[in-house]
Amino acid sequence: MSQLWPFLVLGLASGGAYALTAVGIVTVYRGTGVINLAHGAMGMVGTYVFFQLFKQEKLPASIAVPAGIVAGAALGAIVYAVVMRPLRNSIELARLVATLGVLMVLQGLATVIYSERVRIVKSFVPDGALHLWGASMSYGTIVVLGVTILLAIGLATLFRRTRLGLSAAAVQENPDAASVLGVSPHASGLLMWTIGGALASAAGIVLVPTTGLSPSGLTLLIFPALAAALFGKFTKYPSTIIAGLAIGILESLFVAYQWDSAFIKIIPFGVIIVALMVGGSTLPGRGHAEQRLPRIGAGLLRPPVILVAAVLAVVAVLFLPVGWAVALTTMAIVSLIALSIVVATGYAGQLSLAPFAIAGATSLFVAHLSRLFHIDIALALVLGIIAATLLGWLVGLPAIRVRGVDLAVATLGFALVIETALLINPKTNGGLNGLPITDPRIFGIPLVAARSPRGYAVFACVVFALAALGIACLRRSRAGRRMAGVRANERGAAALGISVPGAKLAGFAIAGGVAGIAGVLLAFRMQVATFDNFDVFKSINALGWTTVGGLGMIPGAVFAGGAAAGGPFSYILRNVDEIDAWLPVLSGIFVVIVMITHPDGEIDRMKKQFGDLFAKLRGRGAAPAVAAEPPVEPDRTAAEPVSAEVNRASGTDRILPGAERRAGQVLLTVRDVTVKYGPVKAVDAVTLDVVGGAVIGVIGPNGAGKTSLIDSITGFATASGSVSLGGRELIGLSATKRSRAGLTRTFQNLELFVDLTVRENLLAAADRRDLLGYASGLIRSGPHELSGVAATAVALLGLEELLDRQVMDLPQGTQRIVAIARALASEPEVICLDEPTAGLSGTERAEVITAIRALVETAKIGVLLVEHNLDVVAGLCDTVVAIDFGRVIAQGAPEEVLGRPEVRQAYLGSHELPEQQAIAPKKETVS
Ligand SMILES: Nc1ncnc2c1ncn2[C@@H]1O[C@H](COP(=O)(O)OP(=O)(O)OP(=O)(O)O)[C@@H](O)[C@H]1O
Repeated sequence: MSQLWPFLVLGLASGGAYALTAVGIVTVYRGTGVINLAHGAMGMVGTYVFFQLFKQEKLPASIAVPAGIVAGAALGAIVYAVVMRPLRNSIELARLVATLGVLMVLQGLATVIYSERVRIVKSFVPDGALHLWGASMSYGTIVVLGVTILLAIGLATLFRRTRLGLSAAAVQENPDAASVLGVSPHASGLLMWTIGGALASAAGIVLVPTTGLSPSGLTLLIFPALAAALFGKFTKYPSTIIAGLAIGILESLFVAYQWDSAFIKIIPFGVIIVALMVGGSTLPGRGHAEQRLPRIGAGLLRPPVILVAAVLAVVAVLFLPVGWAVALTTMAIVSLIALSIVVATGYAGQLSLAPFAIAGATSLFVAHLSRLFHIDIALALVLGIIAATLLGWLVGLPAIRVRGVDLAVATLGFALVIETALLINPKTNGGLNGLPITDPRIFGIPLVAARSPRGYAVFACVVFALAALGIACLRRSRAGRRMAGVRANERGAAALGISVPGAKLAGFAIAGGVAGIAGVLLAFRMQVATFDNFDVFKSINALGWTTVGGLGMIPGAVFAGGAAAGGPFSYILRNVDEIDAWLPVLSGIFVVIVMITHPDGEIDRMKKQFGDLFAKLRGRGAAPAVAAEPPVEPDRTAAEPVSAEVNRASGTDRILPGAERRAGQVLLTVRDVTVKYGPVKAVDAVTLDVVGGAVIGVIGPNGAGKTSLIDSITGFATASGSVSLGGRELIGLSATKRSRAGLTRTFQNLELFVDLTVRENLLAAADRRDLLGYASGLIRSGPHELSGVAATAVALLGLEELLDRQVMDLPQGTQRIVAIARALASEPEVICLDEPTAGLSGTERAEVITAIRALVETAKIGVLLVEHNLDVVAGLCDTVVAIDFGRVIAQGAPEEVLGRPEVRQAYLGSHELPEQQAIAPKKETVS
């Protein structure tokens, strides 16, 4: 132990730095909900100010240190005012990418002014150390630790005790709270970013004596700091500081034991990923706000656009100077990486910061295969794709229980591990010599980029085109719908029988495979493969540029490839004076502007502009932007009477098979079901039966436990007791499995796939759930026709005219009807409807009642209906169960139950129950 002690003390020094940086990251996140990738860069600016005054101007530390901190604070305020304030209500990812833009600008400017040279900065703290049991702790370390702990205490107090801090945290969780609290969200936002900037500078100033000062050095601090912040769930200072210190100490111990440096990265991130997964859940809870992502494309192929792109590529590769062929090769390869981001994040909604790491690992893998077995490029592609798909799947495993930025940081951990353990490890990467690629050939034909750049460019472009076609096909297939459904709403997807973890992992695996193709192309590009070009910042940059292009669209990936260093854009600008120095700054400014003005990306903006232009040329005036279109209440009253629609739908009993089997049978039995949320018993030993061809209504005041009952029956809440469908016990099964067994539901807050069309929502509900679909989707899209049941639901509910409208563009009432149609399209035996008519107009309500009645009578499905509106209950239900405080207080025919005094008492606190009107809930509790 005595030998370890000095290393522990040494670890406290770097751990203190991580902790201090993490405290700044947590403050900005807690106050404004943004993970600031530019935190280290902001600190770097304040540190250069300190450096300039302290070292160059020889001013005393008492002036230089506060000046550096004030500069950082001022920068934080400027970044908030110029960049973050306009983005306050924007997509979370747009705000993250905007901080990347800020990082590019700051780092670029610092490089222009100071160059990449690392400066040695003497500590302003007097030399000397405190001697503790044989180890010495420098005064510098003591200052770092002291400052970190004091700041954390101060900030925790700010958030817990002051009005501004409390309101900042509240507004971050719920922006609408601002108006209620009467606080300006901008004042708290400005304060948090100012504090963040000051903290970043303070961290930089105390750190540079050990790390040295350079434009990019401090930026790298963000990785261990993010791990620490993640451990503290981006809110808790004590656990963040402990994690930061622990990471520093662990690193130091690894040095003490001379363990492989790769494990330095593996252990902290590994522990944090495991902790996150244990604490996470496979489905988000009720009331979870789905993160918004940029617009998702439909994967449609436009032959004229493809033709023009192909002609341009052929001309550039074959007839322009050879530099174009090299630039296009780079573009094709980076576009493949960006395409993998389109799949994982754009389509499946999972933030991944590991695509370059996966490409690098694949590159290394096939380079070794080439060295050992002289394999052909075609075989390398096959084996590389298989390996990368598996690696992508592995990287995606945390996504099963971790979401959003937490997931992004977890994948970043994987990327760092891959980088350290494989890519920059001389034991695996061939050392300084790299790995020789012996005699690269494709189908026997030599293909060496150095000797035949045009040939390699054609090959790379063709490979990209094939991959892009495959991914477009995937988007239009049932697998694509599944992924897009999960991206839009995990709970909604699970209720339709979609495996949420399955769709996420498939997204990661396919994305991994696509990144792997890029890795193979990179390995075979040179006659010697090297692996020092796959660092995490490359992945962060690729995510940024793909978002700028259009995260959910394949042309967005092409855009990212075009903008890559060494791609066509930088090739065009190659002769502009000092462009290399200024390009990162200009790019950063561009990234910020795009995120502020059009977070859905440049491709989406161009599409709209061209759409307007073509419309004008055709003399029809500008086409209205879809997002700007106000929701229009469709004229559904003009539809034929529902009974006529039922007839036209050629008999629901024929289309939804099994009506005879179901008629009059108990389909679902619920026995002694109990749900507890901590000490609260939301459902207390409820017992009921759902019979085929009948509707059972569940009524009760707000907070009585109705939704919790549906949650427990359908697998969205953990319950004890028994729920069995057709004799099969469902307790213990996931919501997805219960849905596949024939039990589905609607939700009070709908949980629709709002950025998909009505048709896609219905198709997603009716699609086959085969695993093979993820592979076959790459070559065969469709089906695009609605199933018989879905068509029946559409006809019954009068949605024919709205099939190709995006759900988010429809009014709330119509969305509620779409939710019912979608649930029916999944062909359930039993359906639980949670307040299906809330917010509907009188006509719509009547229509929904008739449609449900028609379905129950003809298809003989069982319906469990939760409703506040007594007209609906009376009009639909054969039996009614009244519950209060989770317990059944009455059960029987509607008129009998509604007449019971205890039911009236539960609702109104009196025995008066107004006839023929909705029962106003008695309690204040909000579900
Ligand atoms: N996730 C949760 N954690 C803790 N308590 C919860 C949770 N969800 C619901 N509750 C509590 O359980 C009780 C039943 O809530 P539930 O939403 O099921 O009632 P409800 O009858 O559906 O109400 P409403 O008519 O308003 O929808 C309430 O006291 C509610 O506050």
